[in-house]
Amino acid sequence: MKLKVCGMRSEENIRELIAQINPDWMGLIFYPKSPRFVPQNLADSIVDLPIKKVGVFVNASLDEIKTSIRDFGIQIIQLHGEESLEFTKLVKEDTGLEIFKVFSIKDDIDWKTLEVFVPFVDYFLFDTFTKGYGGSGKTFDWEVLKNYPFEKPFLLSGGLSIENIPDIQKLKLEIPQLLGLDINSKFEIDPALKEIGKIREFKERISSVV
Ligand SMILES: O=C(O)c1ccccc1N[C@@H]1O[C@H](COP(=O)(O)O)[C@@H](O)[C@H]1O
Repeated sequence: MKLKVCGMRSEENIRELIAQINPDWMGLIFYPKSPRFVPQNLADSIVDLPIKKVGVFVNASLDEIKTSIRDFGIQIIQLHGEESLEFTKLVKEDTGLEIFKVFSIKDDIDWKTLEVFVPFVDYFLFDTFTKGYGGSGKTFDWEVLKNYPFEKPFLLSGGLSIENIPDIQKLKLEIPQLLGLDINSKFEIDPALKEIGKIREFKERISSVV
């Protein structure tokens, strides 16, 4: 199971994460209203850190996305807002980077809405619906994923914590397309400051069951 640790911005904290956990991806939030927002002046301290960086964008423009790619060394783009199919296609074609397209779940999922995105995204990512777009610390009802109809792999997100591990294990058995977990606010000391020991425990326990 792949692991993404999202919402970081301290160079020291990221270095600690790389040295002790080395997750598959580390997410930087480029949504100005988020408490985990990474301002432009931190680019130099983060750009050369040896980890695959995911840029998380909420309805940003292509120019804004490209500026962050250049300045922060972003390798994967996470579209976490209401980005249209046309915009997603444009970002994929223009940047050539991997795309995580997020769908925030309220009650149900209309799979037809997602189907058209399949050729242009590398992973779907399911998060809990919240007015702030992400980082709510709340899980959604995973029952809606049980008729996931695509081969396209997806990441699970939204309030994931150590307590969820038994349920994640059950979900993975039912839906093999679940290929990664995206963790964030349940592993924080302060917004954007991660508790590395807790992440290590999560990684060790999840690796022993899936
Ligand atoms: O974390 C944020 O502040 C944020 C803001 C805007 C868009 C996305 C954001 N984070 C993403 O939300 C998921 C879920 O976070 P949580 O576990 O519920 O706290 C997170 O993994 C980020 O990808």
